[in-house]
Amino acid sequence: MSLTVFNKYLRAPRLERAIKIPTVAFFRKQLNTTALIEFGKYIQKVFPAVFSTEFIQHEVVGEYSYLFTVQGSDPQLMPYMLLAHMDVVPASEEGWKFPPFSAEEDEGYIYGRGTLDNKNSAIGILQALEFLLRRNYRPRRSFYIGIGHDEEVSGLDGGKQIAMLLQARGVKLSFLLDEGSGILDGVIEGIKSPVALIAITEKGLLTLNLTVRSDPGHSSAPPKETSIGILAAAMSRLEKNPMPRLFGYGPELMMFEHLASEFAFPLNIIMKNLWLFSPIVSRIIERKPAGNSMVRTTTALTIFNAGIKFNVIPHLASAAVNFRIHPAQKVAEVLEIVKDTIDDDRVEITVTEAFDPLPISPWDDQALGVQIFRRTIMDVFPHVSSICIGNTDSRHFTNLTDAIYRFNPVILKADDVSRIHGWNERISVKDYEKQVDFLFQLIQNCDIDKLPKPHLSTHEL
Ligand SMILES: CCCCCCCC/C=C\CCCCCCCC(=O)NCC(=O)O
Ligand SMILES: [Zn+2]
Ligand SMILES: [Zn+2]
Repeated sequence: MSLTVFNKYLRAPRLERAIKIPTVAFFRKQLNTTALIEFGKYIQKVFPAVFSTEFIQHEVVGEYSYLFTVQGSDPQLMPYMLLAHMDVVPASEEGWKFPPFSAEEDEGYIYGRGTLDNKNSAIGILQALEFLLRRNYRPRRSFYIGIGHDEEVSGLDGGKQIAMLLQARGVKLSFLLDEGSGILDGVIEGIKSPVALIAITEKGLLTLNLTVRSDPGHSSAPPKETSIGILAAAMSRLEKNPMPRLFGYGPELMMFEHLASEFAFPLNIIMKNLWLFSPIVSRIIERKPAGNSMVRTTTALTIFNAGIKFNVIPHLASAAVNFRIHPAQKVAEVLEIVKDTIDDDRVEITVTEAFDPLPISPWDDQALGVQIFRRTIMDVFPHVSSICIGNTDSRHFTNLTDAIYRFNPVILKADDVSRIHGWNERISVKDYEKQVDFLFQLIQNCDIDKLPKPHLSTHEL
């Protein structure tokens, strides 16, 4: 039964009010804690059944994150986990059609920071559960819900603490579902119909701090090179020399091969024979930012600091570069390439944060998570395994399960990917309701004794 058919009370207003709470995270210890506390109070108020049902335990972890343990009636069934986060990246009003914390509704879309990343999941999960509880649903299979408060600043105090707590309790999960991918509509050149990408891995990360020191002095008698000039040149070299193309060496190979039949002739033939054509295909895909992120380790210059006054030559210039590492590469290799590219000893390089690409989750008919998705998502959309191009809290849970999936059933059109962390982030009311519906179905599907064998069609790639 579809939730949206009969239920009015579980619509988008609960998300809209959550968007208005500015739970912004700047750096690890720079969070809007007042907003985080307000968010906690808000969910308690609007999801009373979740917080008062006797078979659900709720705990606050790391001061602001939430862990819910939903005790199923059958302890023999291995539990699963749904993960989301309440924090958002900063947003200034400039560039937005509506203020980023206004949750303004326009032409069927709710605008605001967090509508896609990731209050749609945090509120959506609780909304689906609240509704099930109000219908006196008691799950058979136990599950956990984690709502982190610092995912945007690495999740060490929220998501990771939840994972460590569960690990200390000896919990093992049959699968975990987090944010990180969606239904792409018109994003992949050559495919006209929407395609659901379920990310079975996520890219690694390397953030470097680059520093150049030089003698300070009067701007009227400048040296030939300043700290700013030296650093800017190094940054520019990194931007002008992208990391090598690795298309075809990671799980994106399987993704495109499986998608082959969705392309029109002659692209379908080309995609079926990537062993031969991947060099040319990767050159086409890399032309757009989202495609480029599938082809290689990406290089993003994100912070630049130098100078305090127009007539003083600064002593120090510093900058940050953020790499997202393709599954076929490792941190050490990226670091070597960076050093070779900069090739200037005056640029001091320090590692701020680094981890390798995440393990690849099972993608076969035996895996419970895969069976559940196939049943829950869509006979309507083709779905394939993919790579999460960003990072998620789920990476802290690798000791609890090898089956980590990243997916929201939200349609992303060509200009939507850049709204995430950018201007005019938005979700359609219809998509939000679809997401709640998806979670409502998923929780119930996890309780089915024997899931029917998936029927073979191009929709089950
Ligand atoms: C050939 C085209 C393939 C395009 C694939 C693009 C898929 C885009 C789908 C979803 C958007 C990416 C969401 C990533 C979620 C990241 C969550 C986040 O912000 N975490 C923090 C961080 O990464 O810094
Ligand atoms: Zn996120
Ligand atoms: Zn984010």
